[in-house]
Amino acid sequence: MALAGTGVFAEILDGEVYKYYADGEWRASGSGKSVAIVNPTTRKTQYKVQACTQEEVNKVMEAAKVAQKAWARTPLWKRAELLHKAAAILKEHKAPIAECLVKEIAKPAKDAVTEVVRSGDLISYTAEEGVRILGEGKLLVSDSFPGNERNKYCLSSKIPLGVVLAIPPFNYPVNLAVSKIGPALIAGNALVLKPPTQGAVAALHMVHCFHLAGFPKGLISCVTGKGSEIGDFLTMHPGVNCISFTGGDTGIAISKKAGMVPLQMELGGKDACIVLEDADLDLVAANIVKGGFSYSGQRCTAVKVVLIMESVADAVVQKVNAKLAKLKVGLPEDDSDITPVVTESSANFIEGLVMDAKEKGATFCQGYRREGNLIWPLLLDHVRPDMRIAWEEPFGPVLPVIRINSVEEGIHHCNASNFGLQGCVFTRDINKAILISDAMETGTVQINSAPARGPDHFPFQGLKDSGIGSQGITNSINMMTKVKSTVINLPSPSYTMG
Ligand SMILES: NC(=O)C1=CN([C@@H]2O[C@H](COP(=O)(O)OP(=O)(O)OC[C@H]3O[C@@H](n4cnc5c(N)ncnc54)[C@H](OP(=O)(O)O)[C@@H]3O)[C@@H](O)[C@H]2O)C=CC1
Ligand SMILES: O=C(O)[C@H](O)COP(=O)(O)O
Repeated sequence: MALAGTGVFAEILDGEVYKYYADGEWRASGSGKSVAIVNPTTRKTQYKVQACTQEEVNKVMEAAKVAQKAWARTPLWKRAELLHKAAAILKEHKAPIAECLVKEIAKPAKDAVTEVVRSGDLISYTAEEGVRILGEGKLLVSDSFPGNERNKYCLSSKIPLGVVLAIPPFNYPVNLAVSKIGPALIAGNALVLKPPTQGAVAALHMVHCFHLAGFPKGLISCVTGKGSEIGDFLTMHPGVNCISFTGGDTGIAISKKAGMVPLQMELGGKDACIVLEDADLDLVAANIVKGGFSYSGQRCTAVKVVLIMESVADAVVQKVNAKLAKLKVGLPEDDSDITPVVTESSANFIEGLVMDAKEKGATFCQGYRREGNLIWPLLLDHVRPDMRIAWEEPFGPVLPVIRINSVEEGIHHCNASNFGLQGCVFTRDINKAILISDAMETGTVQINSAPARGPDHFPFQGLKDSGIGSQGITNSINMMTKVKSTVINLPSPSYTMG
């Protein structure tokens, strides 16, 4: 049953091209051009979106600036109320949005629904958290600093930044969009979204849920087009007051070009899974499979290298192989575990890493198999540091195992990476786990579980090339605000007597 672009969503479609959203309206671009979205499974054009022009981006920025001023004067409880309404509408329409995720990014059917529901929950939590943390300010008194009497009261509170530009990646086009939209809006900002091309139609449906909730005109906009074509124009636009980006190395380039605006960057990762001799090996195997292969490894938090003590390596490799043999490989519509990777170039890149490992002598635990963009799950054992896959992220269902002889060796490999997103350690010894966690140069370390961003209110951050700043609902709200102070200067010191 085709639901996308029908019913309440019919107005977002212009013939066969989805419209972009500006000034509270769905519009066709004056460019007369569109961008094709290729279904990763069929490798045929599934949808088309508008190729917005620079002039249209300029208009969106102007409208956002005007709308933001009025929005900042809207009471916090009202902003929260609208966000709750958008969350409910989004969840109500989870089916058509999930359908887009299946067709555009080959997300397994059940995971696609989960992404939409999780996004609704994220918006509601953001509304509640915003009411709590933005409703509080600080009072400072001057006599705590040497040489001062108590004659100055400093009142500080959080104010919006202005216009936030949100750029999410293909793998969570809805969830990683609302993780930026929600915090920006509750904090009183306007929001311009540039969705990933693969995933843009799911994102447009999500934006329509905000439209249906009744947000003011111009406050939220969504401009579509290839990142390589309108990306620089957007990120260097003088109307932008903050950029929240999730994706790959593009983020490093953006951070070099962006002006003096706060940046939130969540970039790639090479999350290591360190396995000690005393670990629960069944738990390890289950987490390697879930962590390494869910959504075919296309998660920044996927386990991307296993660093395992030699003495338990054979046992774990055997258990992992047994589980991989049971994974369903096929269509996202059938809710397969392993589905086609997002693009042909992505599949080619993964294949390049596999062939490099083959030439250099890695042990293939399964035969390498690929049909179109579909790559069968593959565990590569006895991987050595001279192989590309020891360091590069495949963003696909291929996982290298490096056997280690000491914990220090594992930590050394983890820290030698230019990435530092998450990592995990498996051991029954909590004291060792804490020491290893402290030694790992990553934004988060999971003890006895695979890396994961959620729950969405947990802090989420990468060190080194994995990012700037921290996400997670509370951190994102704080990041999208500035502190403003008003100082009351008394004519003479005043001390309370009570
Ligand atoms: N740390 C994290 O939370 C996550 C990290 N990632 C990382 O992202 C990579 C894969 O995701 P992918 O979506 O391909 O990443 P990209 O960096 O290629 O794209 C991310 C977003 O940036 C846009 N974009 C592309 N070029 C520009 C530009 N010049 N200026 C502004 N925006 C631009 C893309 O649009 P368009 O699609 O139109 O090109 C897309 O919306 C992997 O390296 C992965 O590790 C992915 C998810 C989460
Ligand atoms: O974009 C990603 O890949 C993530 O931010 C990871 O999210 P997850 O851990 O919830 O899959």
